[in-house]
Amino acid sequence: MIAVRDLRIRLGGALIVDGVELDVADGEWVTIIGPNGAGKSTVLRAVGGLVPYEGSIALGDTALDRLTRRERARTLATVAQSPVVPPAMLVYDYVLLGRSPHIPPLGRESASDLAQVDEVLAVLDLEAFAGRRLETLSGGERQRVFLARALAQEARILLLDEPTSALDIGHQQEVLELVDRLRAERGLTVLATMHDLTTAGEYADRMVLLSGGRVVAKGTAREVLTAELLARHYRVRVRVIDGEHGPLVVPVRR
Ligand SMILES: Nc1ncnc2c1ncn2[C@@H]1O[C@H](COP(=O)(O)OP(=O)(O)OP(=O)(O)O)[C@@H](O)[C@H]1O
Repeated sequence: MIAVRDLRIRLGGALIVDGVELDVADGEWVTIIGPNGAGKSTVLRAVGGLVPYEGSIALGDTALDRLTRRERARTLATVAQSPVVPPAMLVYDYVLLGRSPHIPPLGRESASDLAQVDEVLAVLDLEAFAGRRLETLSGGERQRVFLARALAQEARILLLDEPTSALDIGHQQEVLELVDRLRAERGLTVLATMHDLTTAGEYADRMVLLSGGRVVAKGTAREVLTAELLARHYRVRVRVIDGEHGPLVVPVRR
């Protein structure tokens, strides 16, 4: 569903992403991990069509650069780390923006667009916030609204950049479980970045470890979350414990 070949991205004159190869199969969940500045968000932004790149990116059978903006928006939805929020916008209207790629140019939203927004708000437990201005929400509440907008878009590919960084552990689990359930129900393909390694490993089918703009390891959580790889690329001492749903990564004092 996503095929990235020899991806190179230059920003401010520096080579930030250097020869990345990445595949995500239809219905698969792949999470990119790596230290701060490794290039995770940049790779995700490239797949979302938001930064110029060299190399190739294909979504299904189509090269990303051959899709129009509208086609791209119907194919993939992005939850960015800190999206720009239009001032004074109500939660409901913001989530409704997710329906834009489905509304004909110069047309109005249909009853089914509104029903889709209602459903997403209900699923994410956001109905009580529908009439609130977005900037009055807490960081975690806002993050759920960003996810709601992406889900309202009904795209087959979901790009999640640190989707749970502002959430308490209860909402973290709720959101990830929800994405996982939707993946099963709607056949979503998920490409995410995450810092919490244990959680990342629990939900991903496969992981990619990025360091200095290059892929330095890829495979299952058990293959990637090893004390040795993490020590080398994060400069951290960790103990990796075999857990029920994958490795548990616990930092230990030096
Ligand atoms: N416009 C830019 N000009 C120059 N350098 C940039 C630009 N945008 C990003 N970078 C650099 O690219 C590198 C990769 O950034 P990116 O946001 O992709 O990293 P990341 O792995 O997502 O990091 P984090 O975990 O901190 O979110 C960083 O060193 C960043 O400073």
